[in-house]
Amino acid sequence: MSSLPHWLVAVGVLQDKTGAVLITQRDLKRHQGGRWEFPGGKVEPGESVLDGLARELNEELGITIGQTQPLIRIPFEYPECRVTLAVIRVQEWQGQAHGRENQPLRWCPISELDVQAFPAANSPIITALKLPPFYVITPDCGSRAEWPAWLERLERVLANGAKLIQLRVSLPPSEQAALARLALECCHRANAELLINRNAELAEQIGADGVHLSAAQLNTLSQRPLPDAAWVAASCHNTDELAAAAKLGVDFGVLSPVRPTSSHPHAQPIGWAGFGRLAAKAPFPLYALGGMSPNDLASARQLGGQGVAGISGFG
Ligand SMILES: Nc1nc2c([nH]c(=O)n2[C@H]2C[C@H](O)[C@@H](COP(=O)(O)OP(=O)(O)OP(=O)(O)O)O2)c(=O)[nH]1
Ligand SMILES: [Mg+2]
Repeated sequence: MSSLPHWLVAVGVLQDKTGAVLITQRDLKRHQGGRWEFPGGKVEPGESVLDGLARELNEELGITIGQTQPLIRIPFEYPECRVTLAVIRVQEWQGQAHGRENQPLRWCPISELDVQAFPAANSPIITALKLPPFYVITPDCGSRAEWPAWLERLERVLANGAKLIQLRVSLPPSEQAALARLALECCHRANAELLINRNAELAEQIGADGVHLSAAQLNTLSQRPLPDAAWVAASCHNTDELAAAAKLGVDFGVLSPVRPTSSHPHAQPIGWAGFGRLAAKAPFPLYALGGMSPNDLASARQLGGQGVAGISGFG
């Protein structure tokens, strides 16, 4: 156990009508001085995270917060202290947000949030803001005769608004590459991103948006298989796999099975309580998987999850 001081920090994410996020600049003289941050501060003894957030946002921005939703919880160790950032979306507030402590303030479009300008603990917040609520996994696909129906189903899922897709098919390599190219075209036409299950080389070769690693691959890799600009995601089932994924520097993960599923009948479900407990320890956004439907989004988000992942019911 580290002897460094530990702070629980309530952090607020406010978005305007265009989706731009409120960021403020930290005073030069303070920890992480000069960096941009999401407004908030240390939760005081006896305070809940929401009480702390309400007090900090009133002190720093002069607003009164209304409805909120957890975004992500991030444990992080700086050389001089440990922090747990409890990051909360503030969906409603009263008053005009202004720099009450004369701190510079701006509304920044998500696409312009530059990881470098923030404290190191913040990159998962930026990832969480970029990732959509649903992560759709493709069903398996067989011979070429089945491809048109499979692609039609993908088109339906995309027409329904899916923005992040994982290609998971067990085909011979050349067939997989051919189907992956077709799937990628569909996804990009719909302004959606495609990750390739397990195969970073194929992802790179066809210009896909990332790779989705299996839990088994986490222990065989010593570094991220793709550069920072591409997504690297991973399947996790327990604390050890989450730790291995964090060590590798994945962008996000999928935790399963939350509920029993017919695809893995012998796996012990972790339930929503297990999901919430593990999500709070993972320093990256996590989707809930296993018996999920889009209707489960609110449960996943309430527990600080990014959203839900699944094969059926999303298109
Ligand atoms: N508010 C905020 N703090 C962050 C972010 N990222 C990050 O690593 N931190 C760290 C920096 C600090 O070590 C700690 C937050 O403390 P703070 O300085 O804002 O606390 P505070 O508002 O209560 O200020 P103070 O009274 O202690 O001066 O968390 C972020 O996005 N927002
Ligand atoms: Mg503060």
